[in-house]
Amino acid sequence: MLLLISPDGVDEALDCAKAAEHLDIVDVKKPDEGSLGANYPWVIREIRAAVPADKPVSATVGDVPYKPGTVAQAALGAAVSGATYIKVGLYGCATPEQAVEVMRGVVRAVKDHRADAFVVASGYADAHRIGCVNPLSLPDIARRSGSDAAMLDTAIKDGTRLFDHVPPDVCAEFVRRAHDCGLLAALAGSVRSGDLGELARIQTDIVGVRGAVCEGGDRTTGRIRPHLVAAFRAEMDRHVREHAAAAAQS
Ligand SMILES: O=C[C@H](O)COP(=O)(O)O
Repeated sequence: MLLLISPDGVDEALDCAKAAEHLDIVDVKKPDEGSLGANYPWVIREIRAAVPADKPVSATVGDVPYKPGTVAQAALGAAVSGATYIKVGLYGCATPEQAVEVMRGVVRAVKDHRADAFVVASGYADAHRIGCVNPLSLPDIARRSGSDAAMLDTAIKDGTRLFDHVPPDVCAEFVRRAHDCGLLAALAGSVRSGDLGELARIQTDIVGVRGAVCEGGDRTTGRIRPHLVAAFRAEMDRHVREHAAAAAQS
Protein backbone atom coordinates (compact mmCIF):
# COMPACT_ATOMS: atom_id res chain seq x y z
CA MET A 1 0.00 0.00 0.00
CA LEU A 2 1.43 3.38 -1.02
CA LEU A 3 1.04 6.48 1.13
CA LEU A 4 0.17 9.75 -0.57
CA ILE A 5 0.37 12.90 1.54
CA SER A 6 -1.12 16.24 0.53
CA PRO A 7 0.78 19.35 1.69
CA ASP A 8 -0.86 22.72 1.07
CA GLY A 9 2.30 24.49 -0.07
CA VAL A 10 6.07 24.62 -0.03
CA ASP A 11 6.50 24.88 3.77
CA GLU A 12 4.50 21.75 4.42
CA ALA A 13 6.20 20.00 1.52
CA LEU A 14 9.51 20.65 3.27
CA ASP A 15 8.11 18.87 6.33
CA CYS A 16 7.05 16.03 4.04
CA ALA A 17 10.61 15.94 2.71
CA LYS A 18 11.85 15.46 6.29
CA ALA A 19 9.57 12.41 6.48
CA ALA A 20 10.36 11.29 2.94
CA GLU A 21 11.36 7.77 4.00
CA HIS A 22 7.83 7.28 5.38
CA LEU A 23 5.79 8.36 2.37
CA ASP A 24 5.56 7.42 -1.30
CA ILE A 25 3.92 10.32 -3.12
CA VAL A 26 3.80 14.06 -2.36
CA ASP A 27 0.50 15.45 -3.59
CA VAL A 28 0.36 19.20 -4.27
CA LYS A 29 -3.01 20.75 -3.68
CA LYS A 30 -4.62 23.96 -2.47
CA PRO A 31 -7.16 22.81 0.12
CA ASP A 32 -8.77 26.24 0.40
CA GLU A 33 -9.90 25.84 -3.24
CA GLY A 34 -11.68 22.57 -2.58
CA SER A 35 -11.11 18.94 -1.80
CA LEU A 36 -8.89 18.55 -4.87
CA GLY A 37 -8.11 22.26 -5.23
CA ALA A 38 -5.35 23.04 -7.74
CA ASN A 39 -2.27 24.96 -6.65
CA TYR A 40 -0.18 27.36 -8.73
CA PRO A 41 2.29 26.00 -11.30
CA TRP A 42 5.21 27.64 -9.49
CA VAL A 43 4.22 25.91 -6.25
CA ILE A 44 4.31 22.54 -8.04
CA ARG A 45 7.77 23.45 -9.40
CA GLU A 46 9.06 24.53 -5.99
CA ILE A 47 7.70 21.41 -4.33
CA ARG A 48 9.23 19.22 -7.04
CA ALA A 49 12.57 20.84 -6.25
CA ALA A 50 12.07 20.45 -2.48
CA VAL A 51 11.28 16.76 -2.24
CA PRO A 52 13.78 13.97 -2.97
CA ALA A 53 13.99 13.13 -6.68
CA ASP A 54 12.93 9.52 -6.10
CA LYS A 55 9.57 10.61 -4.68
CA PRO A 56 6.91 11.25 -7.31
CA VAL A 57 5.09 14.55 -7.09
CA SER A 58 1.37 14.47 -7.73
CA ALA A 59 -0.75 17.51 -8.44
CA THR A 60 -4.48 17.93 -8.26
CA VAL A 61 -6.02 19.71 -11.21
CA GLY A 62 -9.03 20.81 -9.18
CA ASP A 63 -12.62 19.89 -8.48
CA VAL A 64 -13.18 20.35 -12.17
CA PRO A 65 -16.23 21.43 -14.18
CA TYR A 66 -17.51 19.55 -17.22
CA LYS A 67 -15.27 21.52 -19.55
CA PRO A 68 -13.01 18.99 -21.23
CA GLY A 69 -10.77 21.49 -23.06
CA THR A 70 -10.22 23.66 -20.03
CA VAL A 71 -9.40 20.66 -17.86
CA ALA A 72 -7.02 19.13 -20.43
CA GLN A 73 -5.09 22.38 -20.61
CA ALA A 74 -4.94 22.67 -16.80
CA ALA A 75 -3.74 19.07 -16.52
CA LEU A 76 -0.95 19.78 -19.00
CA GLY A 77 0.00 22.77 -16.85
CA ALA A 78 0.44 20.48 -13.85
CA ALA A 79 2.53 18.03 -15.88
CA VAL A 80 4.74 20.73 -17.39
CA SER A 81 5.31 22.06 -13.87
CA GLY A 82 6.86 18.76 -12.76
CA ALA A 83 4.03 16.58 -11.49
CA THR A 84 4.10 13.00 -12.73
CA TYR A 85 0.85 12.00 -11.02
CA ILE A 86 -2.06 14.06 -12.32
CA LYS A 87 -5.25 13.85 -10.24
CA VAL A 88 -8.54 15.15 -11.54
CA GLY A 89 -11.62 15.53 -9.35
CA LEU A 90 -14.65 14.94 -11.59
CA TYR A 91 -16.84 17.29 -9.57
CA GLY A 92 -18.87 18.76 -12.42
CA CYS A 93 -19.48 15.51 -14.30
CA ALA A 94 -23.04 14.29 -13.87
CA THR A 95 -22.73 11.21 -16.09
CA PRO A 96 -20.02 8.62 -16.79
CA GLU A 97 -19.95 9.78 -20.44
CA GLN A 98 -19.08 13.34 -19.38
CA ALA A 99 -16.42 12.02 -17.02
CA VAL A 100 -14.88 9.80 -19.73
CA GLU A 101 -14.76 12.78 -22.12
CA VAL A 102 -12.98 14.93 -19.54
CA MET A 103 -10.51 12.20 -18.62
CA ARG A 104 -9.74 11.31 -22.25
CA GLY A 105 -8.69 14.91 -22.82
CA VAL A 106 -6.52 14.83 -19.72
CA VAL A 107 -4.87 11.53 -20.65
CA ARG A 108 -4.05 12.77 -24.15
CA ALA A 109 -2.76 16.17 -22.99
CA VAL A 110 -0.60 14.72 -20.26
CA LYS A 111 0.73 11.61 -22.01
CA ASP A 112 1.56 13.51 -25.22
CA HIS A 113 3.82 15.57 -22.99
CA ARG A 114 5.16 12.74 -20.89
CA ALA A 115 4.27 9.16 -21.77
CA ASP A 116 5.09 7.79 -18.32
CA ALA A 117 2.84 10.25 -16.48
CA PHE A 118 0.28 8.60 -14.22
CA VAL A 119 -3.29 9.84 -14.53
CA VAL A 120 -5.77 9.45 -11.68
CA ALA A 121 -9.51 9.82 -12.26
CA SER A 122 -11.02 10.83 -8.96
CA GLY A 123 -14.64 10.76 -7.93
CA TYR A 124 -16.17 11.48 -4.57
CA ALA A 125 -17.41 9.15 -1.88
CA ASP A 126 -20.10 11.74 -1.05
CA ALA A 127 -21.11 12.15 -4.70
CA HIS A 128 -24.77 12.05 -3.67
CA ARG A 129 -24.27 15.41 -1.94
CA ILE A 130 -22.91 17.18 -5.03
CA GLY A 131 -24.63 15.38 -7.88
CA CYS A 132 -21.61 13.92 -9.61
CA VAL A 133 -20.92 10.40 -10.90
CA ASN A 134 -21.49 7.41 -8.65
CA PRO A 135 -18.36 6.22 -6.79
CA LEU A 136 -18.57 2.70 -8.23
CA SER A 137 -18.54 4.07 -11.78
CA LEU A 138 -15.01 5.44 -11.39
CA PRO A 139 -13.05 2.30 -12.29
CA ASP A 140 -14.90 2.00 -15.61
CA ILE A 141 -14.50 5.73 -16.29
CA ALA A 142 -10.76 5.39 -15.65
CA ARG A 143 -10.51 2.32 -17.89
CA ARG A 144 -12.47 3.82 -20.79
CA SER A 145 -10.43 7.01 -20.72
CA GLY A 146 -7.00 5.35 -20.52
CA SER A 147 -6.32 6.59 -16.99
CA ASP A 148 -4.02 4.65 -14.68
CA ALA A 149 -5.93 4.76 -11.41
CA ALA A 150 -9.39 5.28 -10.01
CA MET A 151 -9.72 7.23 -6.80
CA LEU A 152 -12.32 8.31 -4.27
CA ASP A 153 -12.00 11.26 -1.90
CA THR A 154 -14.67 13.22 -0.05
CA ALA A 155 -15.90 16.41 -1.71
CA ILE A 156 -17.14 18.13 1.43
CA LYS A 157 -14.62 18.20 4.24
CA ASP A 158 -17.06 18.56 7.10
CA GLY A 159 -15.75 15.81 9.34
CA THR A 160 -17.57 13.00 7.55
CA ARG A 161 -15.26 10.33 6.24
CA LEU A 162 -14.79 7.91 3.38
CA PHE A 163 -16.47 4.99 5.18
CA ASP A 164 -19.41 7.18 6.29
CA HIS A 165 -20.39 7.50 2.64
CA VAL A 166 -18.98 4.35 1.05
CA PRO A 167 -18.87 1.50 3.56
CA PRO A 168 -15.86 -0.84 3.56
CA ASP A 169 -17.61 -3.57 1.56
CA VAL A 170 -18.52 -1.09 -1.18
CA CYS A 171 -14.94 0.25 -1.13
CA ALA A 172 -13.85 -3.39 -1.53
CA GLU A 173 -16.04 -3.62 -4.64
CA PHE A 174 -14.47 -0.38 -5.90
CA VAL A 175 -10.99 -1.86 -5.46
CA ARG A 176 -12.04 -5.15 -7.12
CA ARG A 177 -13.46 -3.28 -10.13
CA ALA A 178 -10.30 -1.18 -10.46
CA HIS A 179 -8.09 -4.27 -10.30
CA ASP A 180 -10.28 -6.09 -12.83
CA CYS A 181 -9.60 -3.16 -15.18
CA GLY A 182 -5.86 -3.37 -14.55
CA LEU A 183 -5.88 -0.09 -12.60
CA LEU A 184 -4.64 1.01 -9.21
CA ALA A 185 -7.27 1.87 -6.60
CA ALA A 186 -6.71 4.95 -4.45
CA LEU A 187 -8.86 5.86 -1.44
CA ALA A 188 -8.98 9.00 0.66
CA GLY A 189 -11.42 11.09 2.63
CA SER A 190 -10.51 11.99 6.21
CA VAL A 191 -8.95 8.55 6.57
CA ARG A 192 -7.67 7.90 10.09
CA SER A 193 -5.19 5.31 11.29
CA GLY A 194 -8.12 3.28 12.62
CA ASP A 195 -9.26 2.79 9.02
CA LEU A 196 -5.98 1.26 7.87
CA GLY A 197 -6.90 -2.30 8.82
CA GLU A 198 -9.93 -2.23 6.50
CA LEU A 199 -8.00 -0.44 3.75
CA ALA A 200 -5.28 -3.09 3.87
CA ARG A 201 -7.84 -5.91 3.98
CA ILE A 202 -9.55 -4.73 0.82
CA GLN A 203 -6.17 -4.33 -0.92
CA THR A 204 -6.19 -0.60 -1.48
CA ASP A 205 -3.16 0.39 -3.55
CA ILE A 206 -2.83 4.05 -2.53
CA VAL A 207 -4.10 5.72 0.63
CA GLY A 208 -4.30 9.53 0.49
CA VAL A 209 -4.27 11.61 3.66
CA ARG A 210 -3.88 15.10 4.93
CA GLY A 211 -5.86 15.63 8.16
CA ALA A 212 -4.55 12.45 9.81
CA VAL A 213 -0.95 13.70 9.59
CA CYS A 214 -1.71 17.31 10.59
CA GLU A 215 -1.42 18.63 14.15
CA GLY A 216 -4.62 17.97 16.05
CA GLY A 217 -5.89 15.90 13.12
CA ASP A 218 -7.12 19.16 11.59
CA ARG A 219 -6.49 19.50 7.85
CA THR A 220 -7.31 23.25 7.92
CA THR A 221 -5.77 24.70 11.08
CA GLY A 222 -3.13 22.04 11.67
CA ARG A 223 0.08 21.62 9.81
CA ILE A 224 1.62 18.41 8.52
CA ARG A 225 4.23 17.13 10.96
CA PRO A 226 6.97 14.62 10.09
CA HIS A 227 6.49 12.57 13.29
CA LEU A 228 2.78 12.16 12.49
CA VAL A 229 3.65 10.97 8.99
CA ALA A 230 6.12 8.47 10.48
CA ALA A 231 3.55 7.19 13.00
CA PHE A 232 0.84 6.85 10.35
CA ARG A 233 3.23 4.94 8.11
CA ALA A 234 4.24 2.59 10.90
CA GLU A 235 0.58 1.78 11.53
CA MET A 236 -0.03 1.29 7.83
CA ASP A 237 2.92 -1.09 7.48
CA ARG A 238 1.77 -3.04 10.53
CA HIS A 239 -1.64 -3.63 8.96
CA VAL A 240 -0.13 -4.57 5.60
CA ARG A 241 2.13 -7.12 7.32
CA GLU A 242 -0.76 -8.54 9.34
CA HIS A 243 -2.94 -8.83 6.26
CA ALA A 244 -0.16 -10.55 4.31
CA ALA A 245 0.43 -13.01 7.17
CA ALA A 246 -3.29 -13.79 7.44
CA ALA A 247 -3.56 -14.26 3.66
CA ALA A 248 -0.56 -16.60 3.67
CA GLN A 249 -2.20 -18.75 6.38
CA SER A 250 -5.57 -19.08 4.70
O1 LIG B 1 -5.70 13.11 -1.42
C1 LIG B 1 -5.86 13.11 -0.21
C2 LIG B 1 -6.60 14.17 0.50
O2 LIG B 1 -5.84 15.29 0.65
C3 LIG B 1 -7.15 13.71 1.78
O3 LIG B 1 -7.27 14.73 2.73
P1 LIG B 1 -7.95 14.39 4.12
O4 LIG B 1 -7.25 13.17 4.67
O5 LIG B 1 -7.73 15.58 4.99
O6 LIG B 1 -9.38 14.14 3.82
